[in-house]
Amino acid sequence: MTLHHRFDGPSDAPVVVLGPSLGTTLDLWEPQLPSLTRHWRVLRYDLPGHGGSPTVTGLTMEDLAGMVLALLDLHRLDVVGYAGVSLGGAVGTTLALTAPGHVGSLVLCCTSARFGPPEPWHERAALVRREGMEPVARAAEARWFTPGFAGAAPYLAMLRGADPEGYAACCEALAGFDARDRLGLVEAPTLVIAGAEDLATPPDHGRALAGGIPGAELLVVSEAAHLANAERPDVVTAAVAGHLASPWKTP
Ligand SMILES: O=C(O)CC1=CCC(=O)O1
Repeated sequence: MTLHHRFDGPSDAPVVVLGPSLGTTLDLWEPQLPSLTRHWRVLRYDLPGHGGSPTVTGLTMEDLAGMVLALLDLHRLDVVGYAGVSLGGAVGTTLALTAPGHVGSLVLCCTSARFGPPEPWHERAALVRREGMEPVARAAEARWFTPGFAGAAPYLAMLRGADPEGYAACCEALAGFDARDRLGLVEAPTLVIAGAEDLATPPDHGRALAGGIPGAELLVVSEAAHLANAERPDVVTAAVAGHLASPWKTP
């Protein structure tokens, strides 16, 4: 199975891979695209059961990182930058741990080394299998954005478009994920970004990531909840571009 993916930007530029969060598609990164494609070839992918990727059942975070690694192999990409939001960030952490030679630079946005205890994720998986995406979609706006954010509609549409079985499998990957005792092994220069008002992965999760990954820097973005790159694109785009540029020069 190959994840649905697309490239944007100059074909001879260094590659940065952008990973989406649970319930979103590769379009999550649309606000960053005009800026990032000035200097990078951007590779975006859809999670299984999201956007254009087929559903896969029985997923672990290592499986998801393996699927991204397979994309790198498919396109003969050696060292890439990687930025991911939430579940996409956990995929990046796992990729940096399992294939360190491939990850030249890492941005972990609104994510965690452990997304809480497994039970609520298994309950959410059971809910969508039973009732479809609507109950989760109704609750998502308050989880993803600060009150009054006017741009939520396209992101909620991505969530409503997810396949319940694929979404449930991604919940199960989150349930089984715990990288807390391996953070010290991440070699890639890392920037951690947290939304100051994120209830799903609060700033303490970002602090724990940045505290555990050697040399990692932390940026807490004000007036932003879980999808900080959508809510504060100005700040997040500049931070991602700035971090990727410093340790990872154009050949
Ligand atoms: O939708 C949520 O509950 C927030 C979230 C947790 C992991 C992820 O990717 O999104």
